Amino acid sequence: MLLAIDCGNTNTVFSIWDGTRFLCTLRTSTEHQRTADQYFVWFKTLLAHHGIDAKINAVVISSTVPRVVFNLRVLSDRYFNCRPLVVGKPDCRLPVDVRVDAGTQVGPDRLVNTVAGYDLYGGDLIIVDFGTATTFDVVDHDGAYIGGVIAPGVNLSLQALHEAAAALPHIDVTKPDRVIGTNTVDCMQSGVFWGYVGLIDGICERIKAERGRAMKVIATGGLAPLFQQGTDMFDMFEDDLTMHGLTVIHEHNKEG
Ligand SMILES: Nc1ncnc2c1ncn2[C@@H]1O[C@H](COP(=O)(O)OP(=O)(O)O)[C@@H](O)[C@H]1O
Ligand SMILES: CC(C)(COP(=O)(O)O)[C@@H](O)C(=O)NCCC(=O)O
Ligand SMILES: [K+]
Repeated sequence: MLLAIDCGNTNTVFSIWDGTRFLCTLRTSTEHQRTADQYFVWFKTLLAHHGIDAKINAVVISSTVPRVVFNLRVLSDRYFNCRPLVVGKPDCRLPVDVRVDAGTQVGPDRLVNTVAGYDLYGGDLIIVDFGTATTFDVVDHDGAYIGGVIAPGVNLSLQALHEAAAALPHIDVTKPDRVIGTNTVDCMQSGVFWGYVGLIDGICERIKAERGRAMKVIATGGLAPLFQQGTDMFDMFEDDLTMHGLTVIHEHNKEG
């Protein structure tokens, strides 16, 4: 079975793929200090809790945090007796081209999203991923990653507002009923929610205009369903887009 690991700047997700479906998905915070032994205790405990007996014999990793990869490599080697495939490393082949400025290190999550989007929906895509940062990945007609947009993530924006302004509390993002807030929290929620809706609509419109062609927009990431309530820009919502891309990349590299 395949263990697919998607490590973002905030959370690290482990999913077990049996070749047909994901048996379970486990989430932990991203910390580069976490050792291979710590990962394994956490992993084993939760698998036992869910009653899953998984024989892992392959590992594929996408990490936006380079420092965590070392301990994940040790985990693969020590506990699963295999060498992990790490997206973005020279020995990991991708089924799509990457057409960006020479020397650019594209976030592996964005490459994986591109592969997944192209596999599921073909080319001419905009993939919006709500993570620590909100990324817009642009996929050409032939599946190539051709660049995109990086915007501050929703929670990062709220955190920055709270940290920079003494009178603004820490709040969670929700959809306010009205645009005009009549108290501090409602005003902040409106700024972030409707501001973000404007950002999503504006950036997708401008990408489409710049490309001069019809494009499908796929949304992914935990906050995507919330923003779907404020915009009709998303054609599809995919919860497991990155995980799906990791399985496609694993298959592609098996094929020799
Ligand atoms: N369903 C959700 N509802 C509310 N906040 C969420 C949800 N999913 C993720 N978040 C928040 O969004 C931010 C980004 O999380 P995540 O998508 O795991 O980012 P990354 O992939 O960059 O690690 C975090 O602050 C997380 O707490
Ligand atoms: C833009 C990102 C920080 C998003 O990461 P995430 O929100 O998933 O943690 C990551 O894709 C990254 O570090 N990219 C490198 C620069 C680039 O993609 O061009
Ligand atoms: K992201």
